[in-house]
Amino acid sequence: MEKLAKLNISEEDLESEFSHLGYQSGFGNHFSSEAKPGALPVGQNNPLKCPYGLYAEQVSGTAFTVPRKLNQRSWLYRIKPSVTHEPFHPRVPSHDYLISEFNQSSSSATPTQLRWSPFGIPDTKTNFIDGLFTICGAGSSFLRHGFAVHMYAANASMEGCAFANADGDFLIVPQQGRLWITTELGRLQVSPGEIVVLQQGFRYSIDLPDGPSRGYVVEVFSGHFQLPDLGPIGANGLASPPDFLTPTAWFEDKAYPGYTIVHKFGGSLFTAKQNFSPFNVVAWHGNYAPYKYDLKKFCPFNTVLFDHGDPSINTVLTVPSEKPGVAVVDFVIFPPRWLVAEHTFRPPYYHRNCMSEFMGLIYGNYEAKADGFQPGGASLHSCMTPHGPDTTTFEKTIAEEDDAKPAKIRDTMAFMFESSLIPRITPWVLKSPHLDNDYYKCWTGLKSHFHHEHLPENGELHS
Ligand SMILES: O=C(O)Cc1cc(O)ccc1O
Ligand SMILES: [Fe+2]
Repeated sequence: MEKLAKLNISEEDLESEFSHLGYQSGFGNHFSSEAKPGALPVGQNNPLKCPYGLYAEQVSGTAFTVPRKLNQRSWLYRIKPSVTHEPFHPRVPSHDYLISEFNQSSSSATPTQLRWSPFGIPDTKTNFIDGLFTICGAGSSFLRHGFAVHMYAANASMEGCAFANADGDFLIVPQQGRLWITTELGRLQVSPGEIVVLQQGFRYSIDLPDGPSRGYVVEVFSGHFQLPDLGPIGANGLASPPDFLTPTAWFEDKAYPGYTIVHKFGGSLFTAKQNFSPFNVVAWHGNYAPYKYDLKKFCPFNTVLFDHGDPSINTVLTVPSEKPGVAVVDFVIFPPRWLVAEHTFRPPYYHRNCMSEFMGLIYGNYEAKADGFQPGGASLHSCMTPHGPDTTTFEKTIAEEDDAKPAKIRDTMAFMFESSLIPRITPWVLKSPHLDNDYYKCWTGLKSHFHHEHLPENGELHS
């Protein structure tokens, strides 16, 4: 509120502004946006003098020379360039719960099935940056390969500071509380049920209008998110490009003594002071820009006759590796949908996967876990670690009729960050009181249903 008073903005005005923001629609488009007419130079990026006396600045999200179809960069026209700041210094206090290099000294590996109950939201004033903590990950931001899974639990807006991440892109999945995000390229409101991608390098400040807030973050060091290929599905389905929303230019021309840029670099935080708001971009154009997406807009495809399909059918976004079809990270959801398969055990099958699966739950219940997996909680099933439906889910499912009627999974949104890299886990989440030490017991009750006579079971009745 102190901050709002300083800005001369009432809470109602801000609520109304963030709820009625205009966006540009599309995925990977070449966008352009002007907060003042004619602020974009015509016919060139870098004129001797830019319109309105602005500075031109390019933000490159890919190497200059990557193939054109992968090239991502934007041109920003701003009141002062982002270099106008004092030197970077290691941040005091340092942040001890963030990791961007996963090795034997920072983290450990275990094949054990892991599950956490929802992490508590602190009582003391904690903003998005301070509320972030790493859960697991693989690789190294220095080597530009790998990923990290973080969560945040916070209750306060970032005041007088902006965050920038040199290590990778953040895909944020809010679970509780909206995010009001002011970025250099404009503003976004992101509510639970939506996701936002804030790419490497951009500066942004996050306000928490609802107070106590929690969510999940996957950070990718290796590249940027893409829409998955649709293969035999055809040209339409899953996440549709027009549903991705990118902000329009918004700026404030404001002296701001002591404004702090908090820069994450190699997993450590550095700060640099400047005397003006970094949100001074009057116009921009390019295809490197933050975006949000409402998961309810996802158009799921699914089994219409028999057997449970692999979860890859629900991939929203993917960061491919160099191996064809193998992702550094897939972002997969388990949205509401009809289950109609006949002669089929409809929940997820029991399995072991060469990919590693981190899961979270935004709201509702997850179809494979009748008990224990709560909104705001998390689970990790690493490479080849067996897992699947808990005992309650299994028993309930096989008690159903063979030709179970169509049933709808409603009011739920679970998701998975799935990686071909094997995550190492941070010491604080292994020691956390939220770690469910009894997780394995959800399966130990599975009993043998084996019988020695050959009865015509429904697996043989399929027609
Ligand atoms: O383990 C999980 O719950 C995720 C998952 C869901 C599914 O429907 C099939 C495979 C899978 O790994
Ligand atoms: Fe799984």
